[in-house]
Amino acid sequence: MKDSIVLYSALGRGHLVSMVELGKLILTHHPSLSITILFLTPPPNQDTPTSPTAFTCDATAKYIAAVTAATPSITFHRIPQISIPTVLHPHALNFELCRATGHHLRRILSSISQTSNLKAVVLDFMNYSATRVTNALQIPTYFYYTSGASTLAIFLYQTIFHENNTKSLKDLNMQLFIPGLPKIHTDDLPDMAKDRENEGYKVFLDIATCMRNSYGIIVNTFDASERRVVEAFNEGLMEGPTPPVFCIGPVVSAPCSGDDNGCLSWLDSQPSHSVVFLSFGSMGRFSRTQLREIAIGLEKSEQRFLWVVRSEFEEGDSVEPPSLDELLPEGFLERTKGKGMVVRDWAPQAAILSHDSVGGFVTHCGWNSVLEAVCEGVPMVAWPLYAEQKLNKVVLVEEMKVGLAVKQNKDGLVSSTELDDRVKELMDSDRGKEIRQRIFKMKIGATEAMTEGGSSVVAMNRLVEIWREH
Ligand SMILES: O=c1ccn([C@@H]2O[C@H](COP(=O)(O)OP(=O)(O)O[C@H]3O[C@H](CO)[C@@H](O)[C@H](O)[C@H]3O)[C@@H](O)[C@H]2O)c(=O)[nH]1
Repeated sequence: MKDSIVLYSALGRGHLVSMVELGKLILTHHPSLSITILFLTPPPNQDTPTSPTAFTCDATAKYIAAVTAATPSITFHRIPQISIPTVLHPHALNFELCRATGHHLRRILSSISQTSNLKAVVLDFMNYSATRVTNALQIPTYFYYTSGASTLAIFLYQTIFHENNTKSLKDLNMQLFIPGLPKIHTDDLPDMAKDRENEGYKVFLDIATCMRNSYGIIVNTFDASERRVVEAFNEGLMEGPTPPVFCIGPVVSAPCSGDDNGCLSWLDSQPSHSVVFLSFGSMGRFSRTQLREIAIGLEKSEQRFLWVVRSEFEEGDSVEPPSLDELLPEGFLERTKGKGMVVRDWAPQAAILSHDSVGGFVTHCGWNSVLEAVCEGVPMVAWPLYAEQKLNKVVLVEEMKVGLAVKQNKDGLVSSTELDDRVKELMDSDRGKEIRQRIFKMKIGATEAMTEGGSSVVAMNRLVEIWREH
């Protein structure tokens, strides 16, 4: 019988893509393993305007068909759809779905165990409750953490902060000290982690505990990008039970071809390294006030730009989203025609970052965006929005030193002057040049990590060796 590994993805395209990329990477180095990817199906009654269930299922089915055609050694297995009586926030929905389908998971894993040597299950951290099943079946369980090693350390330290304090961290207004990291201010923690009253706090703590008690954590990063914290993990300097950490990245999906709104041909007409690209992940949206500040700042900076605009839904909006003319200052599109390009909602980011004309990236600090920029040697302006992004900003700016931070006011607004200053500093100053040189070196480090003998390949081989011995 073949040795097999099960990867269990959370709900949502981004999570599924991450697991697929991990599966492909494992198979590249160890083609004799058999990989099964399990994924959750959204319940029928949870439609939202941005992700109707039918659309999500359809798009997922197409994606799976494409992966299966290209990589037949990856098998997909859908956890059957169930109904959830109330409409839940996407994260809560994932937790509930995973919990409520434990019996299906048990049946599927038992069946896989009958036809192969099931060596390990790798969980997306959102699927932490699956440990109840995997532990009961005594299957070695690992986690795949799709952000960096620094935020992983902070995540795990959640259990220590909880034990050492009786108050919420948000009320303590203090610096936190974690081996291998710059000082982290409590303000920079995600709300779920710093507020004991937050609904997600307990879940966050449970996830940290499950990860600590797992057989190992696979991290999408590479040693040279977060050297100090990776060493702290490897040298056992972290407080509390800490499983081995395997840094196997950077795992980024290849730029895909297809409709690009004309971005790439526009970039072809721009000088080398001259364009600032602004994009804020799969969910980043801005108010009209913020969009106007960005527009004014870009115009003042006199830099070339390519900007992915996504607006917040505001009271009084009709179902049709407002036009760019409604969202941006009067005459902006006309005045910046030669120098700038604005696209709505989505652009092929990976292809854009790899284009020679792009010289800077204003990012929300989502970890995939950070890694894509590192792999292409594009320096960043860090503008975090939510989740663990404020922490990524600290890591990017103070530890990796490959980005500049924008200052946000108390409401999170970034003024036009601030954006103008940071963009100019990045594109046209000695500090910007230093950052560019540093990220260029890091790009080389990323390539080395992923080639034979490189740190990430060594980590992957070590992991597979452990799996085979289980
Ligand atoms: O117009 C766009 C916008 C995004 N992307 C792609 O979408 C992905 C976005 O990923 P990421 O930068 O990680 O942002 P999020 O989608 O916001 O990611 C979530 O997951 C990340 C990894 O765990 C976390 O670091 C983030 O905080 C969390 O919001 C990247 O591959 C981008 O190339 C595009 O191709 N075009």
